[in-house]
Amino acid sequence: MSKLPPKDRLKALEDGLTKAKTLAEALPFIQIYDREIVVVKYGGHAMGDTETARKFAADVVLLKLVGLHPVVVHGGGPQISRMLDRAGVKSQFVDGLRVTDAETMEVAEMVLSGSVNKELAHLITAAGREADVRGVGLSGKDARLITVEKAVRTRKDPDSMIEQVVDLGFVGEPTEVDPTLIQALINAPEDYIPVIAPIGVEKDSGKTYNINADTAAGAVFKALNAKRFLLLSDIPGVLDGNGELIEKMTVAEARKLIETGVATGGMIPKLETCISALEGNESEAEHSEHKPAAVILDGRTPHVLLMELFTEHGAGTLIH
Ligand SMILES: Nc1ncnc2c1ncn2[C@@H]1O[C@H](COP(=O)(O)OP(=O)(O)O)[C@@H](O)[C@H]1O
Ligand SMILES: CC(=O)N[C@@H](CCC(=O)OP(=O)(O)O)C(=O)O
Repeated sequence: MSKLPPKDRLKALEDGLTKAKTLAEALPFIQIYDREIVVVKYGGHAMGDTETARKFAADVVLLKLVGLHPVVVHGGGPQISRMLDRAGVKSQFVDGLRVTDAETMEVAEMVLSGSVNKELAHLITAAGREADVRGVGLSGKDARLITVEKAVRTRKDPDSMIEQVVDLGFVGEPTEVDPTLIQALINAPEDYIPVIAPIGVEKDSGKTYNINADTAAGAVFKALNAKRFLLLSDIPGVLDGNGELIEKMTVAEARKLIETGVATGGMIPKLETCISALEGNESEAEHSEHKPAAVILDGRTPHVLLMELFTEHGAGTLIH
């Protein structure tokens, strides 16, 4: 039998006590979220290397095992861009949305539904093996999950200042989310964690459309009436005009950031999504002690999900 020297034994006891305290302090938060749905948008930038994604998967499994119902909607923008580069296909973004022609759509679906989705579902299943928690990889094309219409964006012509329609190709805006399958997975006696790729079907044509992952996640959040919407990116949160982190803001303040041009590029669909996801929840929020809210976080920070949900400090930018 090995015996630690008294000094090391004291240190081990102190370490154990600190960990036990942290767990005990999480109890009120675990109760707030007990059996609540939490939608996590996992961005392509946040994924980083496999080790980062593995840690994320382990945290998602932990959420499930302490009684929450995590639903993951993932991106994969940088991964799509890399594959397009390899194929020699040029890509262009308008207000954070990738202009998607037929060839780009094919590559985007291959990367999102094929490699990223299956890898994440696998990492979650592997992380949850001991307790039989399983990741289930889906896209918006499965079981009528996400129906879209063609997205329309306009832009002012710099010379004439006339508003012109920009054709984004196969970029979709969710019009309907049918949560039946996700609810069946959540309510199943087994521990399934849905992992959703942001691909949808256009109602009339039946064609496949590319959806910005923030937008897809926001639509899923709304349809599931979820408690928290966590968006994991590669920034500490939303920054103000001076580059300082905004810890908390209202929907109106978020709208102002877009109007004043402080939020640009990929931050535009992110904030638009949070605004529209929370707007529908306003009446319910008034009567709820713990209002539905969205949080934009740095997904590269280890255990950022746990910090946000189970500690008083939170992380990133909370939009309420
Ligand atoms: N006000 C802002 N605060 C923070 N990031 C901003 C802001 N305006 C624009 N951005 C840009 O938005 C990016 C996040 O959006 P995006 O790249 O689409 O993330 P993801 O791929 O994780 O969805 C940041 O990396 C940053 O370059
Ligand atoms: C229409 C549109 O822009 N679709 C995105 C879908 C992936 C995505 O949004 O991924 P991130 O969350 O990692 O940025 C794209 O093609 O890049």
